[in-house]
Amino acid sequence: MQPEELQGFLISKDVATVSGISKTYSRNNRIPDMNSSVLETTHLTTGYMSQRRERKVVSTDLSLALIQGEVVCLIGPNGVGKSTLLRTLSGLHPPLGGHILLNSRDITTFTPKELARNLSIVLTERVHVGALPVFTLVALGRFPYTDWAGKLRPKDVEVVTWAINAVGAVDLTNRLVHELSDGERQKVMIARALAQQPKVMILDEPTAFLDLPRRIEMLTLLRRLARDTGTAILLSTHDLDVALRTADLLWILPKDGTLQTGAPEDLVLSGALEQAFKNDGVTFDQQHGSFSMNTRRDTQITLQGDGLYALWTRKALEREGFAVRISPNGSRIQVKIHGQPEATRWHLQIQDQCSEHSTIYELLSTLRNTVKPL
Ligand SMILES: Nc1ncnc2c1ncn2[C@@H]1O[C@H](COP(=O)(O)OP(=O)(O)OP(=O)(O)O)[C@@H](O)[C@H]1O
Repeated sequence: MQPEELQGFLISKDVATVSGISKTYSRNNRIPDMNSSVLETTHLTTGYMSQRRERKVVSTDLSLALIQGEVVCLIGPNGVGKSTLLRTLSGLHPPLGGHILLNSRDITTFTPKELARNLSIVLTERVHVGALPVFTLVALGRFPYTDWAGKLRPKDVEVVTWAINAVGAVDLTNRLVHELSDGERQKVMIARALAQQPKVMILDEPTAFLDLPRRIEMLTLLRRLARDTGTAILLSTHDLDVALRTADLLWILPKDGTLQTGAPEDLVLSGALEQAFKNDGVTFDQQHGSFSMNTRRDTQITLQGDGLYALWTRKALEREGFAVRISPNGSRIQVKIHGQPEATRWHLQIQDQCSEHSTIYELLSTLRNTVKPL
């Protein structure tokens, strides 16, 4: 398939972008604003209407935009309304108020086929498709382009093959969907959504069933797809670490208050991330960019030691909830690392009591049994 055949979906965008930059740059002598939103909301209210016509409002006054080629991660505590927002933005669920514009047109005016050509959604629920080969499942993504009989044209076959290739699932092409692992199935579902050639792709917790390396791989894949195809990608995740590492933009939906948007680093620096999860029993550490449980945050430990051993001892102590100070003098609890790498020892002193440990695990067990949470 030639790039231009993919309706601005593939590399043709890059060519336009490059020439666009040089033109605008020479005219205005400033770096142009490349942002081009494909989906926008104005004063959107999400929620549910009961059978007795009672409104249950979940989120209000959401004015948001998804930009071509960007990955947005939607994060927030359980039950705050992430799935409700994704389903509302996908047109699967009606808004209680406000507007959603897709390509500058009200989403409620799209026919189902038109909508599917512009927007695809990948949900968390397992699909029960029986003994369906992967190629056939991905080919279902072509339904907005095929006739009533669903017959694939050569171009459709090319797009399906491209989508399978793009998610790195070529070796799965002839396998049956119900025989795939969770991670493999997730890739195939993304290929199906890609085969729709959407301008916007929405994914509800795409990393839910994956181990850490597969989670990073999945987010890296989505990022590459967003860049290569110009698709705007919005996904919800509970994986804050991966979101911080891969999102172009975070949307943080807190329990109370308004949705915050920004680059992950902007939201760390403004304290919005910390604020959103503040009452959830975790604290965001701005220095290390990670969350830890609120356990013994007020208990200080002084750590003495160098290099990798000190670094990983510090991480372990912080994971346990201690506030670690790197300084020779005096908290009530002191840990000193000494010895050769192959015979390293952790010397623990709690006031006038001392013990010696040969692993971090032993050190933590002793601390857990000796120092009670404040
Ligand atoms: N069909 C429904 N009718 C009424 N209320 C609903 C319905 N579905 C969800 N809710 C409620 O809407 C609120 C938001 O739910 P939602 O599933 O969007 O949250 P979430 O942030 O995706 O949660 P989680 O992180 O646990 O997946 C919750 O209070 C939930 O109970």
